[in-house]
Amino acid sequence: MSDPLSLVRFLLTESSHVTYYHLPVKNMTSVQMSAKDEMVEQFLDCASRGDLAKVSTMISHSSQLLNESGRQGWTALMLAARNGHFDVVKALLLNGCNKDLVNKSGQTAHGIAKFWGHRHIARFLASSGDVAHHGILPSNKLTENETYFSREYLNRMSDKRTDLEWLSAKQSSSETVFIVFHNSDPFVTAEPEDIQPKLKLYRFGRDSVKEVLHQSDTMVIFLGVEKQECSPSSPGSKEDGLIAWFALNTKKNPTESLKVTGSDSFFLSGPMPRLLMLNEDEAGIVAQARSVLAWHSRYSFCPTCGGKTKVDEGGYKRTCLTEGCRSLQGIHNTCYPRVDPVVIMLVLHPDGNQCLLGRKKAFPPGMFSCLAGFIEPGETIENAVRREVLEESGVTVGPVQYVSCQPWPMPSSLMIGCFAVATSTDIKVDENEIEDARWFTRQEVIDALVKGDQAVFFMPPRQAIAHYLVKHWIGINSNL
Ligand SMILES: NC(=O)C1=CN([C@@H]2O[C@H](COP(=O)(O)OP(=O)(O)OC[C@H]3O[C@@H](n4cnc5c(N)ncnc54)[C@H](OP(=O)(O)O)[C@@H]3O)[C@@H](O)[C@H]2O)C=CC1
Ligand SMILES: [Mg+2]
Ligand SMILES: [Mg+2]
Ligand SMILES: [Mg+2]
Ligand SMILES: [Zn+2]
Repeated sequence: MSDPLSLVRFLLTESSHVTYYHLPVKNMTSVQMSAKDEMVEQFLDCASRGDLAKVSTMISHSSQLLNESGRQGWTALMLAARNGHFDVVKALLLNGCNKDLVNKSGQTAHGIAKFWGHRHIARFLASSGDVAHHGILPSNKLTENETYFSREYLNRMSDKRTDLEWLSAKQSSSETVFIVFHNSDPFVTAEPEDIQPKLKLYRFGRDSVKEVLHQSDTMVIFLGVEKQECSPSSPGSKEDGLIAWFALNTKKNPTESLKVTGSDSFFLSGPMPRLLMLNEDEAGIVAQARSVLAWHSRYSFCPTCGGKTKVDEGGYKRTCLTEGCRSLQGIHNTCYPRVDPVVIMLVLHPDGNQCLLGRKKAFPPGMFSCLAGFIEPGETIENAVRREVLEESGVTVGPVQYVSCQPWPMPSSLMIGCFAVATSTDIKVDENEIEDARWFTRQEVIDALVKGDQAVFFMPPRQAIAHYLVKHWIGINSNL
């Protein structure tokens, strides 16, 4: 026995493969323990016994259990590692538990697995920075800003929104770019060189929008300044060299008052699917402007007292004009443009080879997409995913993994894209929201992406995050 670790193990006990049961932290009867303590104790006990089904169910009800500890600071991961329960270790990590926590003796789960000779678990814990590769969920390594509407062409410079002098100087500058909307539809021009028509925002100069800018019903929004390097301003000059962008919106069609050169320019009436024809760089600008404009058009009066409001902060705030209105004290999100978070999820079958897609009645015939739903007040992303999937399809969900997000300016959603692993597979559709939901195999999904109309079903276009999620699942996990 030359290895000192083996000797210590031998001297301590010869029971390295005998289960080390979890003992409750406090010497209390269950009556004295709080409901939460009791749940933690039960969770730790299940992990120490290797009861995977119970551990998974408990996590799906309360992911906060993952990092709870009991006697001597032992977490569920440490107990599962101690007793060689590989499945439980894997499930805990897949659900995002912290593997770096230490118990009161300063041991991590990895140290514990190594000490007790569970080499496969120790190896797994050592390499599990990339734990997703070992399971159903694809790797989460993504570059940012990959979704349509998410590219940030401008620097928003929010500190300038309250600098009235700067804003006014920029509105008079010949360098400034104005984009024009009519009832939230952007004025665009076709890019002739493209085979697939791509639309570009028509960039107006100060003189071409003079009339529109000064009309009383025109809404003016400061969008930001161009990010690219600009010529440095000369010392002492008032000009800072920053190229500012403003969005103008009118209720009446302003075409006659605008100075437009060239043909093939028009208001892009939409929103869907025509907004998806914008070039990728500018789609993010339209998302920003359109959501703020939509908010102004829906919130003309103070939502707290019904009084009149004035537009402040470069179009990013509406301040109530009624003296003493509650919206003028404390934090009031009614004063600012709204963003509505929506979860959108690709639910993966426990066999790792199928995904759940559904269709709303309003979808074109044959189209299936990821399930989605608004996050409700006081709800986490994970819980919203579980609730919406259960409501719409009757399927229960365990692990949830965030993938990417997408501003969706119809009118102001933020789509939060996730993968989710199902813990049940029977489908019971909520017919109010969804017409049909089905498990599709990896091959059927590949066909839908590759063959388009020729396949059993088709997916939303590549600009939608639903398409992106499906493609990401296929790409990373494919065994083609
Ligand atoms: N980019 C993409 O790939 C996709 C984008 N989406 C977008 O996601 C959004 C939400 O998806 P959806 O499946 O419809 O959502 P839900 O499953 O939550 O159902 C929508 C219903 O919820 C109600 N609702 C509307 N606004 C809110 C809100 N702020 N909070 C709570 N409930 C609300 C509405 O009911 P009522 O009208 O009866 O009041 C609406 O019909 C849609 O705007 C859709 O355009 C959806 C799928 C794909
Ligand atoms: Mg729903
Ligand atoms: Mg829905
Ligand atoms: Mg809902
Ligand atoms: Zn008010």
